[in-house]
Amino acid sequence: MQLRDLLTQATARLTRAGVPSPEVDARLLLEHVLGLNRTAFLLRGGEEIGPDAEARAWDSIERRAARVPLQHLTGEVEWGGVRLTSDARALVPRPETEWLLHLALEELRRVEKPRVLDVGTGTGALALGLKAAIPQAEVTATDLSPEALSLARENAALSGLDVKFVEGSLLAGLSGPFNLIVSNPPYLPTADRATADPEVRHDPDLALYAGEDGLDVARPLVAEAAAALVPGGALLLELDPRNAPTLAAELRTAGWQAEVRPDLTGRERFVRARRAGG
Ligand SMILES: C[S@@+](CC[C@H](N)C(=O)[O-])C[C@H]1O[C@@H](n2cnc3c(N)ncnc32)[C@H](O)[C@@H]1O
Repeated sequence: MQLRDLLTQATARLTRAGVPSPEVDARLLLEHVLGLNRTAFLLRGGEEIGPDAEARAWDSIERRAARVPLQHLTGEVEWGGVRLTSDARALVPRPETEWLLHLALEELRRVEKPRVLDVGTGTGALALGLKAAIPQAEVTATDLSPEALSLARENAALSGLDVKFVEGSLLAGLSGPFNLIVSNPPYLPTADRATADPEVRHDPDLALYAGEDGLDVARPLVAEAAAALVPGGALLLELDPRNAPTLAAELRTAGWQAEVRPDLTGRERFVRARRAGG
């Protein structure tokens, strides 16, 4: 079969399965399985591919049709300027979280040798993105999940970035002080599990759900962060647009200066907080 016919059939299969971007996913999977970069793929569209390669391609397409995340099938994701391995051990890093990285970098612009903590690092995305952008930063990353941390350590080794990883809940055992604490904690109300997209079911529950209003992890994180920031240091959180304003209001009541910042689609997704007087 010619490569372009295979692409047409694969796209049709993913369309029938309800995959949100069937053509892009089909092309990326075929490129991955056949070991072709984009240019080679376009140049060789009219070439015949052998039965073995076709069988491997269909195996991958069928798994995507069963709604296994694309990133688990290609095994990687380009995120925040870093190439990360992605698999079932940790949440697939999301594009919206790249804006949290942007806010973190903006926050650290004027700090010469910042000390930064990423709480709930998952694949290591935020910690590694920060370290890649600010090589002189001292970056620490924690996670409660040993599986996630093993993946984060592999990603650090792959990218040659020096981040300190610590297994534990929130800031356990870490006193700082940090110039910035950044976190994309689990923040979905647990009831959301019933309506989650099929791909999201491949992310660990520990990475997603945080009690009735989704703030069961963020609230204790805020309480622990207060004592671990340098004067004027900032806490930056990604939350659900349904609960970010709630947490910002609670922070203000607790004596922080806190504001909600929008994501690129204008949704109230991020909270930036500083101890009042800092
Ligand atoms: C939404 S994921 C974010 C992963 C990564 N930072 C990212 O943005 O792609 C949340 C992470 O927090 C971790 N986590 C959940 N509860 C935690 C806790 N109490 N202490 C530390 N990490 C926790 C999960 O294991 C998961 O890796």
